[in-house]
Amino acid sequence: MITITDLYKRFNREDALRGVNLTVPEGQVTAFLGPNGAGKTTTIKCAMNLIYRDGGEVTVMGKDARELGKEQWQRIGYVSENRQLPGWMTVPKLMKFLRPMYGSHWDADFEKKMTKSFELPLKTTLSAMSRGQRMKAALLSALAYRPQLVVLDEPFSGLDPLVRDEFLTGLLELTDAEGWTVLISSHDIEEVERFADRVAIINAGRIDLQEDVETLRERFRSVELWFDEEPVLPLKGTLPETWLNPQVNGRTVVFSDTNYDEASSRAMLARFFPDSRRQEVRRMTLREIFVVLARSYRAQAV
Ligand SMILES: Nc1ncnc2c1ncn2[C@@H]1O[C@H](COP(=O)(O)OP(=O)(O)OP(=O)(O)O)[C@@H](O)[C@H]1O
Repeated sequence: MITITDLYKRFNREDALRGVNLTVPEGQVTAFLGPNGAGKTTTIKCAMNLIYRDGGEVTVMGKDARELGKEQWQRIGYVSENRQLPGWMTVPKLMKFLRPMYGSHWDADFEKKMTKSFELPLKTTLSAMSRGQRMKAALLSALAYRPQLVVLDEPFSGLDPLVRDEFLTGLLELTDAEGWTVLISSHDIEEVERFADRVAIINAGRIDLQEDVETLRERFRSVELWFDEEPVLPLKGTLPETWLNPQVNGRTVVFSDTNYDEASSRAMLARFFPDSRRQEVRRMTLREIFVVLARSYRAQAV
């Protein structure tokens, strides 16, 4: 539903995006993750045609992002933390204002249901609402017309844990029922992990990986090895490149295997650490995988 090829974006002669290649497949939820300043918002803004791009191709719903028109916008729900809402309006006024723009796409029942479950005040103007309430109003205004493509840039900021949970559960039900395509950038990885089919990780303006969450979790393992005496790590560069952040902690060695395969990984452990008396290999959460990758990005940048 979104295809981005070799996307470049420069701000003040600094490259923010340096050849982004990203695919958001139809009917799937893609989590867009990356450290602060990696380029998530910039990529999304290029896809939503909110800023000019300096190079590359961006196709959204089969159209060049620069040519998105009313027909596409009626089917795209975009929410970002900084999206401006008319502060003088109340939620019912905002809904009344937006409804005609979406014609038959607008789902009044759905709008009512969401307004109720978000517990949005009906008489307060948007400018007098809390950040979380404004975020909920923004979500409401982007989802009430049941868009086919939902693009959420940090949608959870300002939402309390209960509302996040309700919002996610609602989104989950909807994506299951409607087959929506969702691109969601967030630092709340535990939340996103609950419903993401795919994950794309961006670092320093380039996509580092994009794959199914399950495939990613299948190939990452946290490895801990115990020794009778404090071990010495083999020289840098001699361990497999797929073992990230190897460290000695007292009498243990810990690292993350990014390409785990039961038989070959066990054989490599025996080869590099023949003295280890105990080995623990466990699956990692998406959050743990992200932290390990982010740490290695930081180490590479030094
Ligand atoms: N309007 C702008 N002017 C100058 N530089 C910008 C502008 N917008 C973004 N940048 C720079 O582009 C880079 C990517 O920023 P971007 O906001 O896309 O990152 P992000 O991954 O969304 O980060 P975060 O997780 O912190 O929101 C950063 O170095 C940022 O400073």
